[in-house]
Amino acid sequence: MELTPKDRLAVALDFPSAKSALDLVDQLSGTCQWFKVGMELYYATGNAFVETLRNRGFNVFLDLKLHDIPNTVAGAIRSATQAGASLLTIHASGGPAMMAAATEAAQAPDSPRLLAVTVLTSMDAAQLAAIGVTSSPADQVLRLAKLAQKSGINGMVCSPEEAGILRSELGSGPLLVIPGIRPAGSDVGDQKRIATPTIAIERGASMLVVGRPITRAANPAETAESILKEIERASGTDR
Ligand SMILES: O=c1ccn([C@@H]2O[C@H](COP(=O)(O)O)[C@@H](O)[C@H]2O)c(=O)[nH]1
Repeated sequence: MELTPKDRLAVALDFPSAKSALDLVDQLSGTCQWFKVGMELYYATGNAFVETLRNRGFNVFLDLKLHDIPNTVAGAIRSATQAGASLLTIHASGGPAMMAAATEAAQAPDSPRLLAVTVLTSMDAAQLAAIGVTSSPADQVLRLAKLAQKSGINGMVCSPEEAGILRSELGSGPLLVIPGIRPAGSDVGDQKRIATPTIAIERGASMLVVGRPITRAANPAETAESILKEIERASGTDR
């Protein structure tokens, strides 16, 4: 399916309240189509905020990064389905049995598509080593992404650094959703494995997730427009 540039950008609404998030949504209305609701906003507002976005005509990416035993994750997916999100994240490091249970729980026609988070973009080799993972971030991402694909999950979250290898190893099927996006000159913050929108798209990203570079910009709509233009230009050269 051909994705439009607007379908390839999800703005991360990392805000503590519905009011602060909606202030930003209002500024981006007409420019952006996808919003990501993460833990900070979801724990404050629950399914009601997802429904508010849906009622305004936006697509919602619910980034809850579920990570628990198979039975609990399956139940959480069934509860989250009622919110009406289009995408929902689980952690691939929950293992194959958990991912298989998640796939099974997301079979209803109104279920969100599941994305497996591989290695958080805030982690580098040193952070991985500290938790006992001696593989490079790229090797660990590839291992988890292959496990996710075998478990029936056809979307993965990885950094722009691994987008190319996942695209060539997993083929054109999986949705590759990429945070760690930093337009040239923007503040890196706590992210470790980053790249510009152009590089991420050229490496095979399906969708980019951008938070602070837009939400903390002096003019969020202008910054989002400029990222969308970058996506459009780079899409001519992506795989
Ligand atoms: O590996 C991951 C998985 C998820 N995220 C989320 O993406 C956004 C990125 O926000 P920025 O402000 O652009 O850094 C944020 O909501 C994270 O929870 C990620 O960064 N890395």
